[in-house]
Amino acid sequence: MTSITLTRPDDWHLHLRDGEVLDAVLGASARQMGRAIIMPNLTPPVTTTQQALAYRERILAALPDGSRFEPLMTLYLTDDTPAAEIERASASGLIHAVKLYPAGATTNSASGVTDLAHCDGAIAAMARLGMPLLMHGEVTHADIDIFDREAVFIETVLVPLLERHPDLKVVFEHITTRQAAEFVAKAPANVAATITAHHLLFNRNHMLVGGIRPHYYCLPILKRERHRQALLEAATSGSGKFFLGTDSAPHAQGDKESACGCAGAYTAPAAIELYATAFEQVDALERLEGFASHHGPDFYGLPRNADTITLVRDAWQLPTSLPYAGGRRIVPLMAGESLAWKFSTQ
Ligand SMILES: NC(=O)N[C@@H](CC(=O)O)C(=O)O
Ligand SMILES: [Zn+2]
Ligand SMILES: [Zn+2]
Repeated sequence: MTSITLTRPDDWHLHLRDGEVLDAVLGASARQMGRAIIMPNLTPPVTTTQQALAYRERILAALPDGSRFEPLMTLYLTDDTPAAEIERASASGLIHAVKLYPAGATTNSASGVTDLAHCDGAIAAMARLGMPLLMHGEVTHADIDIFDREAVFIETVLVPLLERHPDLKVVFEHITTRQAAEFVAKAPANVAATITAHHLLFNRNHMLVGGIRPHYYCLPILKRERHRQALLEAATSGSGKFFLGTDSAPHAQGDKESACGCAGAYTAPAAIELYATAFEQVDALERLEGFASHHGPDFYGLPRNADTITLVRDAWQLPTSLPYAGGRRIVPLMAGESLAWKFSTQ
């Protein structure tokens, strides 16, 4: 195969940040993706409809001329989010989901939820309105090993939540384990998952063998090879429950290459190429379109994109770094390495 044409993909999990960083990173996603679910973990977090709509305007204003990229906004759930805020968000027609960050789980999660019991009113409203809850699915207790935090989340948070709210639409974001892939595959149709390209391509050895590689450090942390295999199997299974969410999470080079480096992989500049690389590893390129372009809008109840993109087999090298805010640089995942597939603007 020398080229693949597919319905334009969407990114169902994307960090665009704000201000100068937004200006630096938005074009990379807008070039490839039709739409993206925009993560609300800004400082301060996007907790109200009004804040989300204002953030949406800033994203639209930062778009390259002629771009038709559509930001799908989200709210950041807190212990105090009232049901009325969920109703306002739903009525806006521009806010498509609510995001659960367990307090302390990841970047800018300090205002996250301490106990889902506090959120029952908001979650009941979401279930009633068909508003999906997107979850960073990791527990945060100090006594739970970082490699076990996702599996423990399923048993201690997700299962009880679905018992209380069986109709709630849930997206288990950036899944990283066999346990999560199996749980979602067996769950009812209202439960889905996003999978990143980096969790399909890499295991924890890539991050830790032969030197510590901070650009592979993200949350949830890369796991063992057998988990990567399970994710690849899920992503290429053809099941509508699994779809593309890059979790492209930009941090300045110096904040990653540090004694206490930030979590997050910047994958937007080669997002679809990275997924194509992973799918090709298991000879499943014919399943890429479903995963990247069909399953997400079908789950969210949105139309599929009407236009297409093309990937050509034309090896190219990712830049070693790219311009970022404030004169700094950002290092994309696989910087300086070669990819076999190239996004073509046609
Ligand atoms: N994935 C990450 O490692 N980081 C994300 C937050 C998140 O998605 O958990 C970020 O905002 O930097
Ligand atoms: Zn997360
Ligand atoms: Zn994320």
